[in-house]
Amino acid sequence: MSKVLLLEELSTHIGNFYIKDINLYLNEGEIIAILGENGSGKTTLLNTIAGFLKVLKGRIVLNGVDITNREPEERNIGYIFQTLALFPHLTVEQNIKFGLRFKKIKDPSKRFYDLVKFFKLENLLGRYPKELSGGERQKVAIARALILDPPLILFDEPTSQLSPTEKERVALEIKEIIKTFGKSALFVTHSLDEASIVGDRIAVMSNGKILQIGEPSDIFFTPEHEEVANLIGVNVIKGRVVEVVDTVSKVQVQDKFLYVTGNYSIGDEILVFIHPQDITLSKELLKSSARNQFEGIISKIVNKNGLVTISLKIAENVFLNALITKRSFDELDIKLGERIFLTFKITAIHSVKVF
Ligand SMILES: Nc1ncnc2c1ncn2[C@@H]1O[C@H](COP(=O)(O)OP(=O)(O)OP(=O)(O)O)[C@@H](O)[C@H]1O
Repeated sequence: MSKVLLLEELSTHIGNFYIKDINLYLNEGEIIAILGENGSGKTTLLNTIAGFLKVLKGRIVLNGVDITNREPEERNIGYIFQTLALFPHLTVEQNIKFGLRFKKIKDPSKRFYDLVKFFKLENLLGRYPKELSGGERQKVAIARALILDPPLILFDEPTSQLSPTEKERVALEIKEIIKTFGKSALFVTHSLDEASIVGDRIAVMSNGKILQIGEPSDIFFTPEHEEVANLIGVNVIKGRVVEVVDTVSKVQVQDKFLYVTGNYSIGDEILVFIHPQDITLSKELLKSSARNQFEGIISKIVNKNGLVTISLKIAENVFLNALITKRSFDELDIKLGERIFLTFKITAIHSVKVF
């Protein structure tokens, strides 16, 4: 598969914030969602690829050509800004055609009318941005990028100003547009839901670094870093291997022990990841083959969408979240401050060694 974009050891800075040694490839036709908390460097990374920031080290290669030191207008990269950045004094038609002043493309009129038809903008061509709805403005911004036929489009949180129900619909629409027009894209978001909907792969960013890249299910089921687990709502606890029998390791977490599978040695420090929905709660100790059972004190209860997240303190400063349905919660009849047993299977745990 040919690679549209290649980032090699890419490093840059804005003020005293640094992007460090980013390595990433984007296949033709692929969308990578860049997921990270506020301030993790997502926009800075897009700005560097677009050419608005100088590169300190490393290379940016677009379709086999090194564009690291090219001016932004010489890169042929589409950029949909968070604010959309339409020109307020230009009509929809003038906005869409704006880039044609700087770049020659084949048959611009046909391209313009094909895009107008695709985005159903026929009746809006004479309007100004302030006379459009948010969704219409977004279509104009995407059409303005697409008219120049860039192989790569960068989206910076394009749904951030929409309502939660609109977000999902628009994210799906953007995915469809990218695939229909045969483009490749980087799509910045801080929502895991959105990243999983749009991204063929997800790159998780934290503090100027890409921590992990993988298909959405890889990120979700096999996180490799504490920050990734925190971002996707997976429990993570740190412990030390104190005993190994075949592939089962006994891990000490303060005065508690749990069992994980994996190739570990005594003394290894490991991170243990447990999905909240894999934890079973019970008032009695279960006679279960699952080897991980703890007693916990209920420290927080949060209701959301018919599901209840229950935070349980299992040791000093060690908390695990369990996720159960509201119905199960009512049946359990539990309250803040009470003690409860939590159980999870060895097979439900993912773990990695800390280096
Ligand atoms: N012009 C600037 N001068 C100095 N520091 C800046 C500038 N722009 C951004 N930063 C800093 O760089 C860091 C990364 O910002 P960036 O906008 O890339 O994050 P982000 O992941 O896109 O965040 P968000 O999700 O909030 O948009 C932040 O700490 C920010 O304060």
